[in-house]
Amino acid sequence: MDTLRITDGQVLRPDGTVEDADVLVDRDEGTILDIGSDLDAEADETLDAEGCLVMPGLVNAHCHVSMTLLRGYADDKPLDAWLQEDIWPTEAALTPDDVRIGAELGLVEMIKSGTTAFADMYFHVPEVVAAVEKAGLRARVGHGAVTIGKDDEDAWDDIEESLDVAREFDGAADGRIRTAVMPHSLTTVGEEYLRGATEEAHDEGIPVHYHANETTNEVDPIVDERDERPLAYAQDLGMLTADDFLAHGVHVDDEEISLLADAGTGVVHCPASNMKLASGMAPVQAMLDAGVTVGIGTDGAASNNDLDMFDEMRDAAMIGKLAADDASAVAAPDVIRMATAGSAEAIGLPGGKLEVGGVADIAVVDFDAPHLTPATNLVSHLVYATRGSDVRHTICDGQVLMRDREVLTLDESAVMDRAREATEALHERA
Ligand SMILES: CSC[C@H]1O[C@@H](n2cnc3c(O)ncnc32)[C@H](O)[C@@H]1O
Ligand SMILES: [Zn+2]
Repeated sequence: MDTLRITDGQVLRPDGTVEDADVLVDRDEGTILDIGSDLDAEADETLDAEGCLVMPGLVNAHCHVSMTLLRGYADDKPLDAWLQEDIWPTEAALTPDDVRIGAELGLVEMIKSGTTAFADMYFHVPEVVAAVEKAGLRARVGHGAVTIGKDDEDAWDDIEESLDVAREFDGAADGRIRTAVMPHSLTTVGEEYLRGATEEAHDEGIPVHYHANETTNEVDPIVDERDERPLAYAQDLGMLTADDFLAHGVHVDDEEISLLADAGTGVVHCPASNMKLASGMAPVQAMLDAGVTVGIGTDGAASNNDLDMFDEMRDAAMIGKLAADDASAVAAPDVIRMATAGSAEAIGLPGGKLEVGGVADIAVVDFDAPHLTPATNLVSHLVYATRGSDVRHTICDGQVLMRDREVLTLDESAVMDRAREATEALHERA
């Protein structure tokens, strides 16, 4: 058996406690063999974690990873104008190569900030799959289908592409890649297409992922036309099952929160995107209190503008308190749970917990830094003070993706060079 040992660190356990322990990993199986302070097994490779916290890899539960190429483009606009005036026209000029390069750039950024798994909605998905396979992360990917402005044939073609991609790539990268059918949102995809895509996906055991209740502009037209709330509409369409997950859930009322809790549908909270686009404040504490599975995502880099889940945790805690008008709301332990186990559960991937027999998806965070001193309350520091750049090692599926801040699976500087060139060419074309 090929083994990896993470030595001399403190380990964050699923119940939120921290203990001095080593972690022994079976690299053949990609799982955790043992956690303890008195392990006597020798390992084939060791990773030093002295002065570090060994924690579950972060799970970015909603992203458009290739949008890293659009970072800093079209800032300071609300969602509809941002998408329609800037983002969609530019995305129309993206080539498959651009999507691959943008994905690799985003994956380097994720690895460097301790993210080991993510959910991604985009197009040219085979390119995203290839990038994930090479980078070594875990992902649930899908083709985002939009039907507004299309004739019936084009609309169904887009839906079919989403279904085909989900069928073709499920289980890719030795099982690290899973898929979902991804209609973009309840307002950008027509009713018959939402119903058809969902029925077909569920018949084949494929989950559905979509944007919902992000802005009032996504709620009001549905209420006006149908006299029902968006998530009641989603339920009618069969889109609220325990396997499905939606992004945002900002403007949800109490009845919608109950629907989510009863159905077991995951909600991915994207605090930075919600603040930057001024979409609103999600009632995260109310959703947690009701028993909704809540994860955390960055959304794309054009509405964030980074993919650092430590930033996202801090944002989630801050805006969660404001939204609840209560400083005790969305406390640090809850935020960590959302960004790890909550996200993993919402998107239906393993991980988010360090436990024997579980997947070895791990981030090792170095606390030997002025902004993390004194290291008296590591759980607090993770949410309120840590940055992605404090991550020292990243491991996914038992494989070391970053050792001592050197990314091993992708060539960081070559990826950055290619991203600069691709972006320049894109803006000349678009
Ligand atoms: C059709 S692929 C996915 C699609 O979603 C767009 N997008 C990025 N961020 C958001 C957001 O916050 N709400 C809705 N849509 C978003 C992205 O640009 C792609 O076009
Ligand atoms: Zn999104």
